[in-house]
Amino acid sequence: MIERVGVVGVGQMGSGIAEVCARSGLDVIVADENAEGLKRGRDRIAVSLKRAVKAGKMSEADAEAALGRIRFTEDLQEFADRQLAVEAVVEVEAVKTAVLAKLDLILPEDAILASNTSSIPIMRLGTATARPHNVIGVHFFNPVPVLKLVEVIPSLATSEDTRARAVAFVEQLGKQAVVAQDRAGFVVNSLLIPYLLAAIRMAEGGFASAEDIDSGMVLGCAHPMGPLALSDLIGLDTVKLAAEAMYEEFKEPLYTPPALLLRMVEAGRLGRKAGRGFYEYPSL
Ligand SMILES: NC(=O)c1ccc[n+]([C@@H]2O[C@H](COP(=O)([O-])OP(=O)(O)OC[C@H]3O[C@@H](n4cnc5c(N)ncnc54)[C@H](O)[C@@H]3O)[C@@H](O)[C@H]2O)c1
Repeated sequence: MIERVGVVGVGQMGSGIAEVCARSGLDVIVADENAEGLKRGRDRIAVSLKRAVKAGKMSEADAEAALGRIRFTEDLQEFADRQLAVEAVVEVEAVKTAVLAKLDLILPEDAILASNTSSIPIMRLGTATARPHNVIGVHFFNPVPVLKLVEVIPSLATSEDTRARAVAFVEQLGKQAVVAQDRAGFVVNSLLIPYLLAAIRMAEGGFASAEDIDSGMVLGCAHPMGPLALSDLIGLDTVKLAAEAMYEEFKEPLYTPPALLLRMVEAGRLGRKAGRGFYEYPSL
């Protein structure tokens, strides 16, 4: 049973992962690059917990207790007693391997090093450490407090024990695990990313407006949101990086990021988190 968890990177995903861990009663330490990142993450968690209280999903006292179970730090040395750490830093292989290599030196020998990567092969992340048998993909979905699925991705080197402990951890959080092979994109993004890119190409070519493309999938296929709104929610930089990682793996044209996506990322129109993507989010 996991009781002490560390989360590195408290952006959209890391804050959600920290929140669900704390809501499940775990002791959580969260690290980010700097004080500013930590403050943003703490605010994001506080807002999300407030939303849960408002929606009647938890009491105010439980929300306060959950926030009280999370400690924020810039010093990874504080992870020395963690049984499991999840990295949720930017989708850049060199950044992730650097973080995992550091965690490897700090966490107890049998601790699990998990990655929330959307698309980078776990084997490559595992070889950045001296414990590839304890490295595994634990891929949450956005928004983490809402979506039930977690993909668990063992690499060729991951031990059966690590895989079983990772699945048990996911279940401890009240989520459902799907085990996927270690291929860029795993199950969900292998299907989702080409779909999002196709919608972006459609908007780029003037085939239909963003609103009409999204309405098509919401009203015609009962999706909770359309592909462009979903790209904004995920973050266009993350969509681009995931597509590039999948293109690198398979060399299939359907994974190439369209020029419009590249230009929007260059312009900083990253979606919801930046206040602007395919749509505008003035209140953020
Ligand atoms: N956004 C999604 O919908 C989604 C879904 C599933 C998985 N993911 C994956 O989760 C990871 C994080 O994505 P996100 O959307 O939360 O990104 P984000 O940009 O919101 O957050 C990244 C965080 O990592 C921090 N960071 C960067 N370098 C760091 C370092 N060296 N040490 C500590 N912290 C560092 C940043 O300050 C930031 O707070 C990526 O691997 C992404 O592919 C994203």
